[in-house]
Formats: sequence, C-alpha cells, structure tokens
Amino acid sequence: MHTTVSAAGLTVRYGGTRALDGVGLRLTDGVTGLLGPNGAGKTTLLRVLATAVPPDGGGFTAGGQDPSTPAGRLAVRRSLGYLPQNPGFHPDFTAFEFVDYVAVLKELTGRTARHHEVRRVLDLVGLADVRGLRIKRLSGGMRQRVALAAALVGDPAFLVLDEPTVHLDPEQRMRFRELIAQAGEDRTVLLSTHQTEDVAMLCHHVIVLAGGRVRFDGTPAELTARAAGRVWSSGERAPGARAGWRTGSGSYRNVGDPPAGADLLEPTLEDGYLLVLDDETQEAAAA
Ligand SMILES: Nc1ncnc2c1ncn2[C@@H]1O[C@H](COP(=O)(O)OP(=O)(O)OP(=O)(O)O)[C@@H](O)[C@H]1O
Repeated sequence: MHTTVSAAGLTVRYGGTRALDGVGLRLTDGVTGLLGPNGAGKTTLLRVLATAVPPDGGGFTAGGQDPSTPAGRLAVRRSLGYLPQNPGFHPDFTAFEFVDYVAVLKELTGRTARHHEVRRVLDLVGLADVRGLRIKRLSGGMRQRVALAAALVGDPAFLVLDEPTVHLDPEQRMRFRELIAQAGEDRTVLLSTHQTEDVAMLCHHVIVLAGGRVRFDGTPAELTARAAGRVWSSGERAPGARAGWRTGSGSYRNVGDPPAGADLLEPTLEDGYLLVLDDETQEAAAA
C-alpha cells in the first residue's frame, strides 16, 4: 500500500528565517532520500508533510487528500507514519507500552486487535524478545527500532523518517537500512539523512535541500553524474579543487574543476552532492 505525495510552493517562516522557501516535490512508492546541510530545512519539511506544522504558503496532498481542510488532515494522518528526530520516549515505558500508546493515539481502539498489531510491528523490527523491557534499558539502536515500530503501527502508506540512522554504529545502521528498504517495498517513504551512503544504498529518488529550497531532484545516478569529469587524482592538492584530500595511498582526491589532462576518477554520489551544494554557494556569492 503506497501513496503519491505532491507539494508545491511550501513556505515556512520563523521570524525573519525562511526555513522553507517555495518547495515543490512529488513522491511515489519506494524510498526517497532527503539530503541537505544543517539548517537546510529538512526537519521543517518533514514536519509539514507529517501535518505537525502548517505551511505559511503553498500546500500538499497525500493520496489525493488535502491536509489544509479538517477532513483531509484526518485522512492524511490516518495514512501516515512519522519517526521524528526526537521521538519523546517515556523512559519508564516498556517497548510494548510505548508502541501501544502510539497505537491508541492512532485510533486503534479495539484492545485485542491493537495488541496484535503492536506485537506485529515489534516483531517486524526484530524486538519481539525485548518488548517487555523498559526503554531506558535499551541501546540507541534498539530505541530507534522502537521508534520505527511506532511509525509502522497501522500499516501506513506514507512513512516519514527524520534521520533515523543518526548515532547508530555501522552494524546497527546496516540493520536499520534493511528495515527501511523492507518498509519501502510497498510504501512511500521519505528519509531525511546526512549519510550519502544511506541514499546510495536505499533510495530510487533523491532530493537535495539547501537554504529552504530544492537544489536537486532526480535519481541517485543523476546526482552522481553531476560529478562526472570533475573528480581527479593528483600528486598534490590541486588549485582548481573545491574539495581535496590526501588519501591513504598518498595521492590527492580532488573534486571541482580539473585541469586539462587530469587523471579523472569515478565519481560517487557524495561527490555529486558536494558539487550541487558548492555550485549553489558559488552562484549565490556571484549574485
Ligand atoms: N521552531 C523554530 N523556531 C525558529 N527557527 C527555527 C525553528 N525550527 C527551525 N528553525 C530554523 O529554520 C531553519 C531550518 O531548520 P531545520 O531544523 O528544518 O533544518 P534541518 O535541515 O533539519 O537541519 P539539521 O540537519 O541540523 O537537523 C534553520 O535556520 C533553523 O534554525
């Protein structure tokens, strides 16, 4: 069960700051990655799409429902799972109690069916064995899985995940990626992350946000292609490099504007992302 989400002109102002400045997007089934530097507006965008913050301008629909009307908002909320940056756990709740509490908020009122659903989602994220433990006794990775289970309660068609892999060690991150990929098989998932590997491994679609605006919207391959012919190796730091660092082999890996005859390297998604941000910074400085 998935849904289509379409947004146009989304604007959110906090005093003089435009956290979102006319954002448009279209999400379909599968996992879309949302990349952007600190303060880009990612959390604000996710909060708008999760109907936690109404936009000052523009709007969106999810599954054809418009959350600017009370009936539409209810319909969008019923089809939504949200994993916020700070899930607000009560540390004395057990994993089961927390997810059950979220299930009550999501209007799963029949106790037996609700408890069945809570066990199903805890099972799905691999927490069946620890569902009776208090959240304060769980590791960071397990807590993130509790938060994901809470987001999955009621089998929502649209899942909004705000930096779910942050603070996880590499093994936990890998396990979490498996869960997100699984969730994205039959859902529309929007995943905010600072990890370009998350996007390279999980996403069929990527949006780069900076300064409250969409700077790139396309496939991971298209983002990587932005750096084609712009990554090269040299014996020392190259003058045309926007970023350059000495690698373990002793040579420099440079990203930017290569000199003629440079020894070009295969670009990565991270190179493409760096150049999208850097090109945008240079354009802003020139304007
Ligand atoms: N409640 C708020 N009050 C005032 N300003 C805010 C508020 N929330 C966000 N902002 C500002 O809006 C801008 C976008 O913030 P947002 O948290 O959406 O960015 P982000 O991309 O999620 O950043 P990060 O990666 O650091 O979480 C920033 O300049 C931030 O300081």
